Amino acid sequence: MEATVSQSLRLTTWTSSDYTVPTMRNSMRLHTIFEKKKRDNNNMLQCNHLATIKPTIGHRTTGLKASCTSQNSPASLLKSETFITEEDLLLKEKSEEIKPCLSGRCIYLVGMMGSGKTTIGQILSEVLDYSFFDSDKLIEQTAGGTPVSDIFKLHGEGYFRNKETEVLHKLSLMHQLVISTGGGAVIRPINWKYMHKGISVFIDVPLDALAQRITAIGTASRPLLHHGTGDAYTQTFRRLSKLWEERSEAYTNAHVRVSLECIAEKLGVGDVCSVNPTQIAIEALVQIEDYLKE
Ligand SMILES: Nc1ncnc2c1ncn2[C@@H]1O[C@H](COP(=O)(O)OP(=O)(O)OP(=O)(O)O)[C@@H](O)[C@H]1O
Ligand SMILES: O=C(O)C1=C[C@@H](O)[C@@H](O)[C@H](O)C1
Repeated sequence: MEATVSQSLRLTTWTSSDYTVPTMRNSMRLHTIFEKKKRDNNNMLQCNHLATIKPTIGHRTTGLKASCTSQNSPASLLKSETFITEEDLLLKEKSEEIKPCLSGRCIYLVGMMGSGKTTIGQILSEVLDYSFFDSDKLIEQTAGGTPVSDIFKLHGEGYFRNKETEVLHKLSLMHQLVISTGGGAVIRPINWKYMHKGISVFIDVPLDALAQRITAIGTASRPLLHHGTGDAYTQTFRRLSKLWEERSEAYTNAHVRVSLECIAEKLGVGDVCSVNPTQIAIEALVQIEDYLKE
């Protein structure tokens, strides 16, 4: 059966509305697309010319719409339709450039609660072909599936911090991992000894953006933010501010800082909420590359 590939270019600019449009929800991730291409020999999706596109942060985003159909199949059997944006390509390109320089070293993402460590970590692990771990989830596993908030309630924060250190120790003996650490992992110097076996990346998000995100999700799984009555945003903002006062210096131990304010400035968007996870992952790779060159 002969296969037909139709491709069309879609142009967008980076605006605040773009966060909801192109890469995260409506597209398969690039890795998945390439894996699918490898598997499906009939659908010879030729993207060679894409190698010539050199996207840069701050420029217009070009997306490639790729539809793979079979000539003998009705339109309803359209096999796939997806958008590969310039950001996806840049992300892939950067990850391929950096991977050999990492020599298998792990990447530790640190940052306040809700800063996007899990979201960015999953993207980075995918493009680097690393495994992804969330240290909070590992602690829950070692506690027989008890949620972090219950571990705090049952055993107290000190017990949780000991488990966190144990988990980070174990992870530090491994390679090719992206690790999303707990927001408070930075407060113990011993944890830095373990995290510095790899490359540590601080995702720096302004507190008001964090408070907005966390208020939207709720604080049920975040014991240090549990609060009673009153306006949830204000309460969350206050608690985050207090934690930030205690921890801001500890975050500067990270090898690399990825600031959403700086990315927003580079992109020429006024608001950090317009910066999407792919753009943050690209910036993380750029900063890691700079660090490795030092
Ligand atoms: N760039 C972004 N813009 C808007 N929302 C985002 C962005 N990145 C992540 N989010 C959202 O913010 C919330 C928190 O993200 P995520 O779970 O990745 O953070 P985290 O740092 O791992 O949090 P925690 O340490 O509390 O587990 C999620 O709802 C996620 O979808
Ligand atoms: O910021 C913190 O101290 C925490 C963040 C979460 O990831 C969990 O590790 C736990 O809720 C504590």
